[in-house]
Amino acid sequence: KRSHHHSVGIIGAPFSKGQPRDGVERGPDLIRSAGLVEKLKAQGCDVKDYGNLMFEEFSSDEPISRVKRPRAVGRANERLAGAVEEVKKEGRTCVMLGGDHSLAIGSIHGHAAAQKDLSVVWVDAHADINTPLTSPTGNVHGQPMSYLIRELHSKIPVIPNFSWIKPCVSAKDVVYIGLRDVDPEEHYILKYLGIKVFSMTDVDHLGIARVMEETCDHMFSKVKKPIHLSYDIDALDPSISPATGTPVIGGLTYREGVYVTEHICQTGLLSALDMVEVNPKRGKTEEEVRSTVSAAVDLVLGCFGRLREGNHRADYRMPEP
Ligand SMILES: CC(C)[C@H](N)C(=O)N[C@H]1CN[C@H](C(=O)O)[C@@H]1CCC[B-](O)(O)O
Ligand SMILES: [Mn+2]
Ligand SMILES: [Mn+2]
Ligand SMILES: [Mn+2]
Repeated sequence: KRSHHHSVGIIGAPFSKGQPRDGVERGPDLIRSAGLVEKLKAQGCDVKDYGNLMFEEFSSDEPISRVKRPRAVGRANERLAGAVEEVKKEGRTCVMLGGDHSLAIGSIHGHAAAQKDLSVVWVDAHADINTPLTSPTGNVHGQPMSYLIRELHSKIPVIPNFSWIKPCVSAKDVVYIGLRDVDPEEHYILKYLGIKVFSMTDVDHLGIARVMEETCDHMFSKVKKPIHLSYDIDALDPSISPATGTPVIGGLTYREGVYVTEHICQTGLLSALDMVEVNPKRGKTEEEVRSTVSAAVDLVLGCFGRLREGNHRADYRMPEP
């Protein structure tokens, strides 16, 4: 069992304009107030909290090429990309607390600016790979991967506020886990690009342990690259994490969700993590919000060495009588 020291940099991204539901901008502070920083330190991590980013407001932000709120989304991700690159340059594993999943544009872009070639593990009920022209809603949180994947570049219309985005991920370096609500156009794109997908059918068929083994086999088939884990809390079953914008039944159990993080952690290659789409306003009760936030915290802790068997500090010695 590898025991490695974890150096963590936390960025709060209180942003909601990639989708229409208020509340998701409160995710970062809710996750912090559930004790994330203290718990990471207690399990031996060196943690630096860079605070919350401030995002530019736009009084008018009309759609462009059917993309909704393009100015706010474009600018927020440009700012996030710079912040993530800074954290990586300080040698820390970057934890981006969302905010909606459009933020993966900036998070992955900034990560790639510092680390060049990446593997992306996308844990989500959804593929989030609609182009502006295939999107059924125009909401960018359903589109982030389309701007990032090199093989889709020719399918993306010019959007002024997105012109800073250079595709930085190859289709072969992407693995999806947890898919169960994929738009037809997205399904075509996934097949057309031959992207590795473990849907909930595969999770049922193979079991999560085999899914993770095959995920790593796929990622490491050639050269081992730093891993960007983009975790949408709606990957988990709504019985665990109901307080989210687009819940879909039949999701990962808490145990499966945590197993994903434990397995990624033991590779020693985790280089950046997104934890997104926690929305307190989508919880019907306080308990639903608490459960969702608590699951998000536990998933992050699993990424940084927390084991269900227990942990102890390397320097611990038993008290002597
Ligand atoms: C649009 C509704 C009716 C549908 N059940 C739903 O949620 N669909 C997903 C799939 N494609 C949609 C889109 O592109 O707008 C939605 C994006 C979800 C983004 B995510 O970050 O939460 O993963
Ligand atoms: Mn989702
Ligand atoms: Mn998502
Ligand atoms: Mn979501």
